[in-house]
Amino acid sequence: MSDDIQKKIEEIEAEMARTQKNKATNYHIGTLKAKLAKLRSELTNGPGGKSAGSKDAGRGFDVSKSGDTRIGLVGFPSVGKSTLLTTLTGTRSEAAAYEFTTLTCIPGTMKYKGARIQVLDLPGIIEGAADGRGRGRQVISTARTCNLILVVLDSAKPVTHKKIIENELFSFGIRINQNPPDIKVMTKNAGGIGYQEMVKQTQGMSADVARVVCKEYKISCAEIILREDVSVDQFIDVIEGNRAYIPVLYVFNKIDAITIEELDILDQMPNYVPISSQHEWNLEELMEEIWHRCSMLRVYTKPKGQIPDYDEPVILHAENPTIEEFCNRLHKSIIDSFSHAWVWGRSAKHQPQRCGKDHVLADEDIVQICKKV
Ligand SMILES: Nc1nc2c(ncn2[C@@H]2O[C@H](COP(=O)(O)OP(=O)(O)OP(=O)(O)O)[C@@H](O)[C@H]2O)c(=O)[nH]1
Ligand SMILES: [K+]
Ligand SMILES: [Mg+2]
Repeated sequence: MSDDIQKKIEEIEAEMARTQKNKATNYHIGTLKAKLAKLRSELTNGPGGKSAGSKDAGRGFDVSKSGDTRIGLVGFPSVGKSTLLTTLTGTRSEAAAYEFTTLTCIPGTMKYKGARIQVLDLPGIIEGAADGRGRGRQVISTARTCNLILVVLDSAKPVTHKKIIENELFSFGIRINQNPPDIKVMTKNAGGIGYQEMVKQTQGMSADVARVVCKEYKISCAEIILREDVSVDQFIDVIEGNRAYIPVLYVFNKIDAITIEELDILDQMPNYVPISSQHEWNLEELMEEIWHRCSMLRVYTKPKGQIPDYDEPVILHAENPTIEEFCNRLHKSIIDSFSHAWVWGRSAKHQPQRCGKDHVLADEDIVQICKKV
């Protein structure tokens, strides 16, 4: 079954390669891309998006979330993921020179800047993981639940390994280091396909392409609004609707095993950190980069008449760092008796500023909550 799909995918890819890209063929390419996306999701999820084949297809390891954020270690076998877990968190995960030492998901917790970061060690994956090889599906399904993925690579191995891992994540609907595209698609009961561009489209999108993609997905009535310049692939991602947009950091491990010249070449890469887990080289930079990409804020509480508690910050996520969220983190009932807050720090216009519950906080702000009397 999956061989059939794989063959169809290859046929379409070959046809796309043959088709010259210009205004006249955009429409045709749109159809091909939609067909391709549908086949890919069939390959990973089974027909109709349901899990097919093995029992755990599409399901991750059963490890409950804990701490302020979750990061996952993904990579080929024996690149040093378990060694890294042990170094970062102190939780021992078996490490050895043979491949597939780790067979399940091992969670650990790393404390940094007052935040508790859950780190997941995962089994190694190989090419073809997303369509069912080894424990690949379980690994990548678990990676989908992470706020940050560390793609761990062996510095002494070919850089092509990076691309292979990226492809596996991509096939499973993970979009790395991308924001969700600003596209609205509202399906309706009648009226055909409405299409609006708020921004000029320069990457192949047009009303015709939107219609042909919708047709492929059997959407006959919808209102489509493009609020930024997007690619046809990004549009298809929104139509498919199950994409996970996750930041990735490339961790090149075992730099003790390469030369300075080789290290210089790796150094050109964006989003990359060179380390040696074994020798504990450059771990401080790695933690700083992790912190930076997890987009977390530290907010200190200040009880009235006392100095702030700098040891136990409240950790907020950058998507919603409001005073209300801060209160909820302390205790669910606080917001009911909330009157106002005094805020010191970068978000305050003057020190302190009197703020309501919707005020947006900044990293290292200090907050004093005042209750209704
Ligand atoms: N030279 C060197 N060897 C390392 C480093 N980190 C790990 N290793 C070695 O690489 C081998 C594999 O390490 P593991 O931590 O088991 O690798 P893994 O990625 O967890 O492997 P699987 O669980 O099999 O996927 C072991 O022999 C480690 O001692 C490093 O920084 N430098
Ligand atoms: K190993
Ligand atoms: Mg391991």
